[in-house]
Amino acid sequence: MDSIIKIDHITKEFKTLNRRVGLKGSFLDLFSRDYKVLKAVNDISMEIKQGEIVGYLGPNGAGKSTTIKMMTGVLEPTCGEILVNGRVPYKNRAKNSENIGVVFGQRSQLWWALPAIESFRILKEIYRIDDKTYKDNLEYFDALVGASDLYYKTVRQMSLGQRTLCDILASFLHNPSVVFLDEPTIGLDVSMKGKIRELIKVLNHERGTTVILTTHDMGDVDALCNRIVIIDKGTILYDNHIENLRKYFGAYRTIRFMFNKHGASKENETVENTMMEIDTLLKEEFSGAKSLSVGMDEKWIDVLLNEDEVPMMKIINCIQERKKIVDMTLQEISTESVIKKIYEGGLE
Ligand SMILES: Nc1ncnc2c1ncn2[C@@H]1O[C@H](COP(=O)(O)OP(=O)(O)OP(=O)(O)O)[C@@H](O)[C@H]1O
Repeated sequence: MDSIIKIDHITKEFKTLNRRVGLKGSFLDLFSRDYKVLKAVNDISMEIKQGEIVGYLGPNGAGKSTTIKMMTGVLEPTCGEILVNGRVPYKNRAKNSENIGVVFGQRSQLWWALPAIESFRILKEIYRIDDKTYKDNLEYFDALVGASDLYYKTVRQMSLGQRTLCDILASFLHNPSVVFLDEPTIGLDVSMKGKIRELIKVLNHERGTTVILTTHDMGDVDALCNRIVIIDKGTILYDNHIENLRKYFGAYRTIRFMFNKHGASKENETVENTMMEIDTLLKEEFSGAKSLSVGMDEKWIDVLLNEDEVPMMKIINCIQERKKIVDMTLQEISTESVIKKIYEGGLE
């Protein structure tokens, strides 16, 4: 299958002023400009094929938005080449935008004071969508998510979930070949997240639309992405199938412990206290096990371990000797833990 996006050794530098403090400093800044250069994206390369859903992940400030801005033509790379649909995005912004859709989770592209259908009509004119495609798409969206109930609602009166749904539909209205979704499920409840994920999945599957998804929500990644690209400090740390990544961490397990129905190990203790107690205990007993970490989720205390470093039974015995365990389950490592491990340097 052909690549729809080709990124070849791109770097993006931002030059920012090293500001001096105080009134005198501001005055001096007017005459002598002392700049520092930040490489937001540092020599990255990747190819994305038609129809893929790629999770573009990384901690805050990693360089995700800067990459997306270069792919959409908003920013020009400092060096390197980028092609989207065979075009250089920043040189052909208008032409490029005919083939892409963009959704920023917290900013709407719909007109606030108008019903969604009016925004769709304006987009029809902007993208020169022919009458048949426009009509077919509105019917198709209605069949998918019952969207016609929302078409005549003013955007201002919509819930965040309804607005996000309409924003996603608007980004697919002109049948783009690539859609960039930035945090599409941020702030939504569980059921709306599920609906939005299903919608993205169906649109990708039935239309063959390539989706580039940036998100901090591992539920989005699990539900949608086969391939993930992880960036940190402007450099790509990982680019492969998510399953391969899980295999890399194949010896990792999470053991979940519950100590009583409130989660804590003693009646007048909080779950957080129990978690800290377990954390200190395990750090003392297994000081050589670098990957050992303790977390909590409601009433459960989670111990993540690498069996190549410390056998699971040793951990269980160590805890059992000191605390009464009322329930225990074993889980494979979650996507969230895998990504966290990589952010922490787990692939080095
Ligand atoms: N216009 C700009 N001028 C100067 N520095 C910038 C500019 N835009 C981004 N940066 C810096 O570049 C780095 C990467 O920022 P970017 O917005 O790409 O990160 P991100 O991965 O999208 O983060 P987040 O998840 O928080 O949105 C950050 O250090 C940021 O402060």
